[in-house]
Amino acid sequence: MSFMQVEDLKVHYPIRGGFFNTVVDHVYAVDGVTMEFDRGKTYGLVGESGSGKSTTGKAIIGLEKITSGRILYEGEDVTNARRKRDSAYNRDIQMIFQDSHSSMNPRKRVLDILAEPIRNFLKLSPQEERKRINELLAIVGMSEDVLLKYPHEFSGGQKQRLGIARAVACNPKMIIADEPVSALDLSVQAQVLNFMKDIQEQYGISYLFISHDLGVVRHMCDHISIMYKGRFVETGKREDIYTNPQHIYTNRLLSAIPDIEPETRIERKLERQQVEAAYRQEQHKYYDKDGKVYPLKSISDSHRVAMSEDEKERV
Ligand SMILES: Nc1ncnc2c1ncn2[C@@H]1O[C@H](COP(=O)(O)OP(=O)(O)OP(=O)(O)O)[C@@H](O)[C@H]1O
Repeated sequence: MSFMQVEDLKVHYPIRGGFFNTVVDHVYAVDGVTMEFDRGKTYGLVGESGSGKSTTGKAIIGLEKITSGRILYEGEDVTNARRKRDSAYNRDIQMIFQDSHSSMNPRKRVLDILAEPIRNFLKLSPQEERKRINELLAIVGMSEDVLLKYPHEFSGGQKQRLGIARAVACNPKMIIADEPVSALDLSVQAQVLNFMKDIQEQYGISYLFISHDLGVVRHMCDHISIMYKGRFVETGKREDIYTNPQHIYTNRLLSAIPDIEPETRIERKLERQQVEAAYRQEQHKYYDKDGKVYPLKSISDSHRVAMSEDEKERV
């Protein structure tokens, strides 16, 4: 039984223009996303830049206003509560970002950065608070020596560890990880990812793992949703997505994974070219989740699915 459901989530940004600065159109950043989450599992959200992944994550956690849709957490509608600072939802659902540096106040020491969520949600005594901070440092493999340092004194991988320590401070049920390792060197990426997996095993945390990198997602995720122009074009278990992709866009993403096997490189290049050619023919079309086809008005009009009835008639 899933502990959290996202139902038909939409985030549309108004585009203003003209002499009176009126709303002339919308960016359909997220346009009808539905998901559900089980305990201790990792859900991947994959798609190219601008497909709406980060907006989905931020809308779920309450950093973006939702145009329509619902979020249910442990049976309760938290769509509005998620914007209240001290709600249980805000304690239980945390987020880590690609750029952990800018998500930390550069003028605060590690001690205060880690204490902040504890002060907001757990209301411990000063001794208990300090004990919890030391526990958090131990969880992410750091010593107490770092407590009086500032964020700029750490490497990218260390900062991401601190970001994770802050996220797990109040025993969250889910962490939304938005490109958590994209800014790190490959060797550090592997360390942080494995370390995220260890924490998951220890504390039963679920992840919503946002990435454009299908290689990383394969390593991390149990379920994967492929996002394209604000919607999911395909959702499935990891094995199904990688071995039997149904949507041409998924195929295109998969064929773009860099090939490390020299023997299959040429074969893969030809395959990639075929998929690219097919994709070029397909990119004026939009497939909804039931496989129904709609024409896209133009490529630049990328978030709009043709809406008018007579256009739908013509398809
Ligand atoms: N505040 C905003 N106002 C208007 N449009 C926005 C705003 N934030 C995001 N968008 C647009 O919404 C779309 C989805 O953006 P989003 O950042 O969610 O994509 P993404 O898949 O996470 O891409 P990336 O991997 O590059 O971060 C993009 O077209 C983006 O330009």
